[in-house]
Amino acid sequence: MGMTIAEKIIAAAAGVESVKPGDIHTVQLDRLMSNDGTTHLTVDMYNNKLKNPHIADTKKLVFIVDHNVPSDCPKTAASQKKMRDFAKANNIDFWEGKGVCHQVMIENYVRPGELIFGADSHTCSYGALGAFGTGVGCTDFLYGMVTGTSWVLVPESVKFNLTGKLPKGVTARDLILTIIGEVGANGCNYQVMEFTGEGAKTLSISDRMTLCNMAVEAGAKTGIFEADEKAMDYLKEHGREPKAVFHSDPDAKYVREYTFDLSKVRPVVARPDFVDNVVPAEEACGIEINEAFLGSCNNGRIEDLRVGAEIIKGKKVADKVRFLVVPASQTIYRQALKEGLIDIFMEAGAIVMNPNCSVCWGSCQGVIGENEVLISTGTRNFKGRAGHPSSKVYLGSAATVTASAIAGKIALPSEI
Ligand SMILES: CC(C)[C@@](O)(CC(=O)O)C(=O)O
Ligand code: SF4
Repeated sequence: MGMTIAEKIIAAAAGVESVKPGDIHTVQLDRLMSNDGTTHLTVDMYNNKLKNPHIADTKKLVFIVDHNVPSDCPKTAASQKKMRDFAKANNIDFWEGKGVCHQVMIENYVRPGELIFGADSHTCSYGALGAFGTGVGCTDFLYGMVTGTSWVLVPESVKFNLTGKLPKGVTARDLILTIIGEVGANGCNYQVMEFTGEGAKTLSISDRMTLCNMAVEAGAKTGIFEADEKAMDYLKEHGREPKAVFHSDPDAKYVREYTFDLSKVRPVVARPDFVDNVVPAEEACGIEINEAFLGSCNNGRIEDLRVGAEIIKGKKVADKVRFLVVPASQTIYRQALKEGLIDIFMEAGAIVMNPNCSVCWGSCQGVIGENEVLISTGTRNFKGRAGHPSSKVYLGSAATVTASAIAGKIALPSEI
C-alpha cells in the first residue's frame, strides 16, 4: 500500500520498508531541540535521576533561550544559567536571544526528510520544509537525548487539498485560522495535517511555516508540506541539502480529506478563549484594545513585518495603545532594519523589541493586566495566556493586528 510523506519519514527513521497508522516503531532522531521553557527540568533529571548519564550524540542537540530573553527575574536567570552551563559543558549548540526557537531551527537546521523532536508543541512548524517535527515533554526529550532514539505511534494522515490563490490582503494566517475554525481544536487529534494541491504550491515558505506551526492547535501531531522547488531554494539560500525528499504515493491512505479554495478565504479573527472560536474579522471589529502584538513563531517573519509596515507607514499607533513589534529572529530584525521597516514602526509609535516569544505567552514581556484586551499574531488565546486571567486575547493576521493598533480597536486595514 502507498505511504504518505509522514509515513515515509517515520519508515526511514525506523529503518523499515513501510509503516502504517497504528504501528509503533523505534526511531532514530535526526535532531532534538529544547528551549528555556523546560530545559532546566531536563538537566535536573539528567543530573539526578539517571544511573549512567550520557548523551548519544551532542551534535543532534540544540538548546535555545527564547521564551524569557533577556531573563526577567532571578528565577529565570538561574534556570537559564543551568541550561547555558550544561550546553557549554557538553558541547551542545546554544542560542540565546537570536530568535524564537522554531524560527532559529528552520533558518539553521531543519532539512526535508528529517524526524525532529522538540520540547515544545509548535515543533510541528518544521513540516514547512518537508520534515516531521513534533513536540514532546521533557521526559521523552531526555530519553531521546540519552539514547538518540524514541518511539512513534504512526499517526493517520488528513489531506488538506488547497486550490486557488489567496486574495490580496488575505494571509496564510487567515487561512490556518479558517481551517482550525472549520475542523475544530480537536479536529485532527494525533493526526498529520498534510497540505497539498496547486494552492499549496502558491504559498511561500513563510506561509507554510504559519500553517504547519498551528497544526497543533487542531490537535495534530504535525503539519507537513512536500519539499518542492521553493523548499529547495530556501535550503540552498541557507546552505543546506535535504536529507531526503519524500512524496505521498497516489494510493496513500488518508482518514479524511478537505478542500479549501484559497481565493475564498477572508480575514478572520479567533475570539477568546479558544483558537477555533473563529469569526469573520468584521464581526470582531470595534472591540476596544489595549495592546497589539506583531510577532511570534507564527507571524513574526519579514513577510509579516512588511505587511504591518505598509499599513502603518505615515500613521500613528492609537493613544494609550501599546503596539509591540517583535521580529521572530535577529536575521529578520536585521533585514527589517535594512528595509527601513523598523524606522516606520518606531516613527508610528510602536515598541520594537528584541527577538523573543514576547506576549505570545504571559510570562515574557508585554504581559497584559486585569480586563485588558490584546489583539495578537501569537498562537493561542486561552484564558490568561497573555497575562491576567480576566484579560482577553483575540488572534488575527499581521494586517488586522496593525490596523487595530492604529484604530485602537479591532479593525481592518480598509477602515483606517
Ligand atoms: C512555553 C509555552 C508558552 C509554549 O511555547 C509551549 C509549547 O508550545 O509547548 C507555548 O507556545 O504554549
Ligand atoms: S512564540 Fe509563542 S508559540 Fe512560539 S514558541 Fe514562543 S510562546 Fe510558544
